[in-house]
Amino acid sequence: MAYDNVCGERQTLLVVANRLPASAKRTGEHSWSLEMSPGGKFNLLVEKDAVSKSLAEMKCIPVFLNEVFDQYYNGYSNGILWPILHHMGLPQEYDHDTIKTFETQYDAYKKANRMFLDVIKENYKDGDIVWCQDYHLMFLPQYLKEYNNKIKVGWFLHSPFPSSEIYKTLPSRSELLRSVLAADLISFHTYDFARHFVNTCTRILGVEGTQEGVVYQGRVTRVVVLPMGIDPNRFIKTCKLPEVIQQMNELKDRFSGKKVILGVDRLDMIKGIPQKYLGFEKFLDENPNWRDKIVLVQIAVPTRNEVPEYQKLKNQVHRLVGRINGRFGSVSSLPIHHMDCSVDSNYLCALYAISDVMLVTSLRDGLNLVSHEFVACQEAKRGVLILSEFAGAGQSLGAGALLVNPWNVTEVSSAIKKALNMPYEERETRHRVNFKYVKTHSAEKWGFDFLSELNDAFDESELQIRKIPHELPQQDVIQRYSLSNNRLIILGFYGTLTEPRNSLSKEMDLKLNPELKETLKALCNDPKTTVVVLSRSGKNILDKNFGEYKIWLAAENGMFLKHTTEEWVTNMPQNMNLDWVDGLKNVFKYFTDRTPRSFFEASKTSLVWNYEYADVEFGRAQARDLLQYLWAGPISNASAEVVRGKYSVEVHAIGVTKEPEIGHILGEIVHKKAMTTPIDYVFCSGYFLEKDEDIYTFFESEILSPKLSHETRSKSSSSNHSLEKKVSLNVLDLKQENYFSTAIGQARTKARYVVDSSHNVVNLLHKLAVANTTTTSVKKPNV
Ligand SMILES: O=P(O)(O)OC[C@H]1O[C@H](O[C@H]2O[C@H](CO)[C@@H](O)[C@H](O)[C@H]2O)[C@H](O)[C@@H](O)[C@@H]1O
Ligand SMILES: O=c1ccn([C@@H]2O[C@H](COP(=O)(O)OP(=O)(O)O)[C@@H](O)[C@H]2O)c(=O)[nH]1
Repeated sequence: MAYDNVCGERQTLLVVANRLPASAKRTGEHSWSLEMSPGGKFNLLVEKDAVSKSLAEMKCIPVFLNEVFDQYYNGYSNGILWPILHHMGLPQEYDHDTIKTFETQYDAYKKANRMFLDVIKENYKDGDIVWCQDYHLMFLPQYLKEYNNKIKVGWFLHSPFPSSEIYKTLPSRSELLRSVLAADLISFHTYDFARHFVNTCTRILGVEGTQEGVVYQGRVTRVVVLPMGIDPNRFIKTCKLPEVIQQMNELKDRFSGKKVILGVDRLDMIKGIPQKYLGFEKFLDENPNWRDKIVLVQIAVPTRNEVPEYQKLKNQVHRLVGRINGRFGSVSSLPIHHMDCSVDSNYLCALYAISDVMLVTSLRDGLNLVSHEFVACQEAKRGVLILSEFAGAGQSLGAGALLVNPWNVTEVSSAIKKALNMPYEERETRHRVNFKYVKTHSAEKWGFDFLSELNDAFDESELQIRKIPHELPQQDVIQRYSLSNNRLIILGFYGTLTEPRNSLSKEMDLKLNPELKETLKALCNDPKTTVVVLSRSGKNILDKNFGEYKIWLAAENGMFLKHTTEEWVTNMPQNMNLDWVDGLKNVFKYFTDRTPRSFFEASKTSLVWNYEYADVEFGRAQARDLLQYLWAGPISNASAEVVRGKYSVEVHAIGVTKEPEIGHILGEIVHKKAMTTPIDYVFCSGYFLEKDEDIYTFFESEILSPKLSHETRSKSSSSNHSLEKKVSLNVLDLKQENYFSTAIGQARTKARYVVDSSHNVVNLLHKLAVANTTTTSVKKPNV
């Protein structure tokens, strides 16, 4: 499909959906006639060539899913995802066999998504837009970006997105979320669905949600609210067709003397048809005067007949119709006209136009187009729309409709009464409001808005990507390491060398990643390599974790330094006032006790409260409270500084940051090791706070205008446990290409390179250890 964007440029749009917008009719042995239709569906296993040919004329390309279709569509899409998305939970029969079935269905779902990708690959040209529709295609955004990350990818969810409490029961929850987050733009019908989605991402993936969307892999995936619409003019015109007017007249005659309430729904659990009948039954019960003056016409379009839950629903609904018609019917009239069928679009418009009330009782519904269509057809009659507050349309048409909670039969019954008795003026006013909305929020506008948002989101994301530091060039890091004579490796501890996320012990103790043991030993034993752990953590923690290695430890951001074979020396100014530390410990303990899975660490010069493993929303709210408390004054006279991290609140003595200390540390190391050759290679990596990232630029400025290369001023003396000495030698001889600063999991950083997680650093360290010619046996860590 061709599309002219806001700049007037022609772009090709590939709309990818589970359902083709056409219905097929066999017209000969090998020929098919196809008609555009909103709810079109046909069996794609029929003659492929004939169907493809006819579809090509309508600019449609089929995807032949063949044997995966049933498991993908009836199985995973409609048996698992549909109920979860509509707050109905996972199927209850859970045993060995059903789990096996779910796994097969999930595999079929992924396979079907790949088959869509294959067809897109055959048709995609540079610059085209790919718009993925609905829950059937949640893997497609990721597959598309893996194939070519320059494709503009959008994803629209037509159904609701559930609360995270429901979504998190889904076994494949993270994989699916990550996959849709690969899109440039994600959109929903309502703000509530968008809010649920962003919350779910923050809670399940631990990513950051912002005003614009979700921060994922160093860029923002934009999330917007764009409710779909209909083509109002098509309905308005249809109502004026002579054959439709004829049908209207027939219907009016058929129901003469009666008010008509209309229901048009697929026979789906989400549509609340039993609730509609129960509300109607209550109305008939309580309003005997209306019994022979009213009829409820319900078109119950058959759907997903292969799914067992839908078969059960049909039986339940039929029982209810039988009971109510049995109770209130007579020889000449039946209160409910229930039809298990679909009707053609002309007849549907005639029904919409002659009805007095439209009754929509969805228990949960993405939007509900039927309510828009009813409004479009009511220009003459000004009928009343009773609309479930749980349908997405409730947000847009709520102003003119009577909103109901379909679970509350009394409310439904009262709304029916109110609608039937509503004076013309009120009906007119309500209709005007809704008609205006339906006219101005058309499907065309929806499509146009989505595409301009997508173009915009893509351009912005390209800019973000350009600002993102480069991926670490592993081979280069290793090769240059092998060729260097005096290498320095500076590593953070928390989030760099600690055990990976989710495997922290109950006590939240910070522990060295066991995968690193052999690797670290090999690196530290190499005479050409100096390894420094530069951490905000205190001396005890570093001693506990690194005691067995020949390594340099810089605790409290460099305030204390030692080689593990020696004693700690301090670089702390003598008159530093640290009285506030003890005073604040109770405050940090208070927040830790009240925030499950948060922890705090106190050292001599700082306190840190960390909520990275707690519920993110709750953690953030608690962090705000803690900050407010701290800003209110307890440290206003102390020389301490409050810093907010991504998932932490830290108070530290002013000046205690990594960068100012690194010069002293280097001087001390050079002196102690009695280095004779300058350092010619630096690998520096950490999960640092922004304020500590100056350590990366420290080396950049050393490369540009070397200061340390002639004389390092350092306070150094191990005898009195404080650093106080001048070091005169060439400390650094660092070339641009031998410096590798690497931030972990940061979108914005002062480092030259980024890696996704500490796994990458662990992996790299292992490779450096192996590249080290003097070491013979290093076991490969399992990362
Ligand atoms: O019949 P299916 O292929 O199983 O799919 C069900 C329907 O899905 C789509 O409906 C949803 O989208 C509507 C428009 O955004 C929205 O109003 C509704 O609330 C959703 O359930 C599709 O548009 C229908 O044709 C399908 O029947
Ligand atoms: O006999 C029928 C009844 C309904 N529809 C169409 O099916 C769509 C139903 O959309 P809605 O958003 O209300 O619910 P969904 O079925 O998509 O969940 C509407 O466009 C109706 O015009 C139809 O084509 N034939």
